[in-house]
Amino acid sequence: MNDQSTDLSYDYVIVGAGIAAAAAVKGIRALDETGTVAIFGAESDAPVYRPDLSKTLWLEADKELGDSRLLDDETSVTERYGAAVASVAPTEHQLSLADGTTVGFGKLLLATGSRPRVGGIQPGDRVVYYRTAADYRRLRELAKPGAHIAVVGGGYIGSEIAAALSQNDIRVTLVVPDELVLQHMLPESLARHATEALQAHGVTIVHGSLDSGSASDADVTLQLTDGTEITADAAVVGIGATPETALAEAAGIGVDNGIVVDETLRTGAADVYAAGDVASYPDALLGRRRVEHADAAESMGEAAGRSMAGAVDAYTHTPFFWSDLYDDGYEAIGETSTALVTFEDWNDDRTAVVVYYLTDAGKVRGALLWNTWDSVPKAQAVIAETASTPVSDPSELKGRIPPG
Ligand SMILES: NC(=O)c1ccc[n+]([C@@H]2O[C@H](COP(=O)([O-])OP(=O)(O)OC[C@H]3O[C@@H](n4cnc5c(N)ncnc54)[C@H](O)[C@@H]3O)[C@@H](O)[C@H]2O)c1
Repeated sequence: MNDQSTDLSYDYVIVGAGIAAAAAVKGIRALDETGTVAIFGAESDAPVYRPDLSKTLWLEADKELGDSRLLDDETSVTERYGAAVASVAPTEHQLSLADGTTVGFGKLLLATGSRPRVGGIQPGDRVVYYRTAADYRRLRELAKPGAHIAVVGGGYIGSEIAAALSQNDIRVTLVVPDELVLQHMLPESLARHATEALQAHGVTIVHGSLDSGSASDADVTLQLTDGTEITADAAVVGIGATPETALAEAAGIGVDNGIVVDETLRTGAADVYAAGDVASYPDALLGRRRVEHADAAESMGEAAGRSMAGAVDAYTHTPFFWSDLYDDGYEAIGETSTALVTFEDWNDDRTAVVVYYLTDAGKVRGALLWNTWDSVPKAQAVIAETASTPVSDPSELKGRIPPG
C-alpha cells in the first residue's frame, strides 16, 4: 500500500469501467470481502454488458440500457465515472486523475480496453464510432423509423449493427471493403450466407473503402476510395479498434501490441495488473495474444481480480466469442481466421456446421460452431488434443464435434 500522502487511497484501484473492470470486482470480492475497491472510468456510464449494445437492446422491445448494467449495489465499491486517469506512478503506488486528484493504491488493474479506430471521417453528432452506452443512446436518437443510416465496415460491429438497424425500420447501406461481410473470419460459404441474409433483410451492400466524409446538421456524406458518394441521415463506423495503452506506456510499463502481462495477468510493474482488450497475455495453447471480445474481458477481468487478491492461478481460458445474425448464431473458440486452413463439417440437412481452423501441420487452433450449440467444451478439447496429436488430414476431424 502506498505511504505517500494522497487525496484518496484504496486497497484495489481499477482503471477503466468496462466488462473487465466489473468482472475484476467479482474476482476481488471472491477472496477479499472487506478490502476497499475503487473504479475510475473515463466514460460517463457504469460498466454495461457491451454485446447488448449491438444485439438484444435492438431486438427485445422490453429491454432497456439499465438492464445491461453489470455492477449491482451490493459490491461495496467506490465508482467514479467521467473521471479519466491522467497518469500512473507504479513505484509510488499512486495515480492522478485529470482533475488533479491523487489516488493511492495497493494493487492496480489497468482495464482501459480499446478505442474505435478513427479513419476518413471525424466522430460527431451524426457520425457514431460505435462502442459505448453513450454511442447506443446517440444511435437510438438517430435511428428514427424510416431513417437512412450508412454503416461502414464488414466486421463484427458492421454486421451486427446493420442487422439490428434493418430490424428496426431503418434503411441501411453497408459499406464493405471485401466481396463479403466477415470475409476474414468466416469461410466463404458462411460469409456468403451472412451477406445474403443481410441483403434479404433489405440491407444495401456497397463494396468499397471509406476514404473521407463530412457531416452537416442534416446529414452525412461519405466518399469511398473509388469515388462513390453515399449520403445518409447518419453513419455508424466500425473499422477496428486500438488498445488503450497510453497510460501504461507513459508509466514505463511494457507494451507490445497491448500491455504485456504474465500468466497471472501481472504486468512488469509490481502490483500492477492488466486485463481485457488492452492486455497481451500468454495463452498456453495458442501463444501470446490480445483478444477483443466480451468473454475474454469477463474471464480475464475476474482472474485478474483474484490475482490481485492473492491467488496465484494461471489464466488458462481458451478465447471464445459469439454473435447472432437474424436466424443464425455462431460461437467461436480459439483462433478463427481464414488465414488458417479451414475444414467444414456440415450436418446432414445442412442446418449446422462446425468449421475447424487449423495449421498446415494439422493442429486445430480454433473452431466455429454455426447453429451448433452446447459444444464449446468439445471444441476446446479438440484444440488441446490436436496440439499434441495433430491430424494428418483435415477430413479426420469429421464428426469430432457432432453438429446439430
Ligand atoms: N460479437 C463480438 O464478439 C463483437 C461484436 C462487436 C464488436 N466486437 C469487437 O469490437 C471491436 C470493434 O469491432 P469492428 O467491427 O470495428 O472491428 P473488426 O476488426 O471486426 O472489423 C473491422 C472491419 O472494417 C473494415 N474496414 C477497415 N477499414 C475500412 C474502411 N476504410 N472502409 C470500410 N471498411 C473498412 C475491415 O475490413 C473489417 O471488415 C473489435 O475488437 C471486435 O472484436 C466484438
